[in-house]
Amino acid sequence: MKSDPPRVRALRRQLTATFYRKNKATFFVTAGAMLLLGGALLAVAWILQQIIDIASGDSVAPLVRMCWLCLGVLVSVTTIYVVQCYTYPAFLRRAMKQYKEYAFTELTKKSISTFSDENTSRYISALTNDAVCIETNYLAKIFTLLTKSVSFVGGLVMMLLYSPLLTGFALLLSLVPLAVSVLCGNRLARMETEVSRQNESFVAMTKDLLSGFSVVKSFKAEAEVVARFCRRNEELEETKGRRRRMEEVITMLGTGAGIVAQLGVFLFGAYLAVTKQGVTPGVVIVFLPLMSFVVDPIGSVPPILANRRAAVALIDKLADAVGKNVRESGEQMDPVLRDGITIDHLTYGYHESAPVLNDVSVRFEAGKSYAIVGTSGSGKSTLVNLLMGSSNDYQGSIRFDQRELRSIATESLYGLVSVVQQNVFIFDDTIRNNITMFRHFDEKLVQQATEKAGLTPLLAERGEDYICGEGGSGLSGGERQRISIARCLLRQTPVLLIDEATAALDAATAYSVSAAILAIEGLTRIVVTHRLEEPLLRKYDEILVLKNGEICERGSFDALMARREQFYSLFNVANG
Ligand SMILES: Nc1ncnc2c1ncn2[C@@H]1O[C@H](COP(=O)(O)OP(=O)(O)OP(=O)(O)O)[C@@H](O)[C@H]1O
Repeated sequence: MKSDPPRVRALRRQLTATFYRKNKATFFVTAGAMLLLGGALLAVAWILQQIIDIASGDSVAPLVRMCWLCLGVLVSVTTIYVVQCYTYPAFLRRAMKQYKEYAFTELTKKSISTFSDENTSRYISALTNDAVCIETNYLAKIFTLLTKSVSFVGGLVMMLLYSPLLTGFALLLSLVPLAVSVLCGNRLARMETEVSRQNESFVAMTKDLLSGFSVVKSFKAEAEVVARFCRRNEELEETKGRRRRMEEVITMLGTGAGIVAQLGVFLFGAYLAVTKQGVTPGVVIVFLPLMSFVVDPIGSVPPILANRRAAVALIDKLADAVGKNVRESGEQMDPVLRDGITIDHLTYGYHESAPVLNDVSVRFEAGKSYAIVGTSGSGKSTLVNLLMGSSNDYQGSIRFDQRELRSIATESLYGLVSVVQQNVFIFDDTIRNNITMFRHFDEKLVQQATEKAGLTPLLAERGEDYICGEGGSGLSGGERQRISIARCLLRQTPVLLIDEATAALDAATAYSVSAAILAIEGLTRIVVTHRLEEPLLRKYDEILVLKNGEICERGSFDALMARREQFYSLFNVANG
């Protein structure tokens, strides 16, 4: 049996529960309306039988009674339809809105590290295509099943009352195709999951190809890219085609069974009427609609149930994806660093056989500034990422004050540490919203942060309501980086990690932004930098030099220069 983490199991239940939260009234009214409609159809069948048998007699009086009954049924059906016109769309709208909102909210509970290891296309597909499938095949079909159940049960009861012999004959005819349809249903569920998987990978590929549009054009790789697109598109459509074919087969079996049963029953009914075995012409004729009430569900309910199972599989798939890789518990920590960060014998590698950091031990005291320098690939970013909780799979320990990083709840960690990275993400929104991340901050704090990040000239020129464009396309690389620095400064976390944040800035701006950050009182700064400028390097309390994942040197600028080893040569190469 599949064993899932309790969180995933709870999520499955929660996701299904979101359909009905504050939505029960609309659900029950719609369900009630559907049940009444089913009942109305049975009433129409009974009226039909009565009219035919009245027609075989010689009195007009019962026909008048039938006219009133017909009118009553008509008024009732119209009223039910009017109610249903409002409640049915209202139920689906709220159910799907809540389902997607809940899934997205749960998704945001993931840590940066676990989310970055996942493929975002899975979520795009789950919240778009899969959601449509769930709406159509799971939610809407609840009501279809209700209507069909009422007409099936009601139709069967009426048939038994009319003629048990004829009814038994009809049921016998319908049994074999029913079994075949149910068996095919499992196959259909597996196919639906496969379609969703293929769709996910199709979305991932399309997103990737479109993101790299300019690279494709400049390298004249259009033909190759189109070929890749076509290949994946064909695979997806083939899988969908196989699924459609299976659906058709199931429907065909159901319909075939319906036709055989209807004709057989009609002929047998006529025989019973002719041989005067308690069946009237009205009963024979009304057996036709009643048969369709009974036989139609036999043919159509198995595919509906199979589609529902397939849609449930999609809900499970989303719950799996959202519920996995979330640090479930962890200690809460005040957003204060009292002593510092202590790293002891830290060894870490992306693959077991090749450690990227090797037995690193270092202490970052609270309120001090540290520069990390080293050749490309020496492990600087990896160290910064681990401090941001990118992985728990390290050996040794990383402690914030006395708390081991693995035991700290992620949201608590993000209250303590913020990071400015090389790759900045800018939302297609105003500069202000990109700095504040859509939250409210005191005006003075915003001003201080923008000033320190060197954003004042940009704000004076464009205004804080300037729309940055998709991915920040309306800004230069340096402007984007300054926004991300202001964003971090505004959060006022006690620890600031900076990974090559000034790489895209011109020398003068880089200097003033770095100097402003280094002048902030009480902030613990760990700055990865390739800018080896003496005036800046002198401002750090300590410089750490990484080489092949090990700290090979550490000390003040003067001390390291005096050693004339790794740092000395890095500095001289950088300063030509
Ligand atoms: N996600 C990853 N998966 C596998 N290997 C990785 C990953 N990220 C980094 N590495 C590898 O780990 C090593 C250290 O990379 P890291 O980015 O920490 O170095 P760095 O010192 O920051 O380099 P740079 O100065 O070029 O940014 C490199 O060999 C790199 O290829």
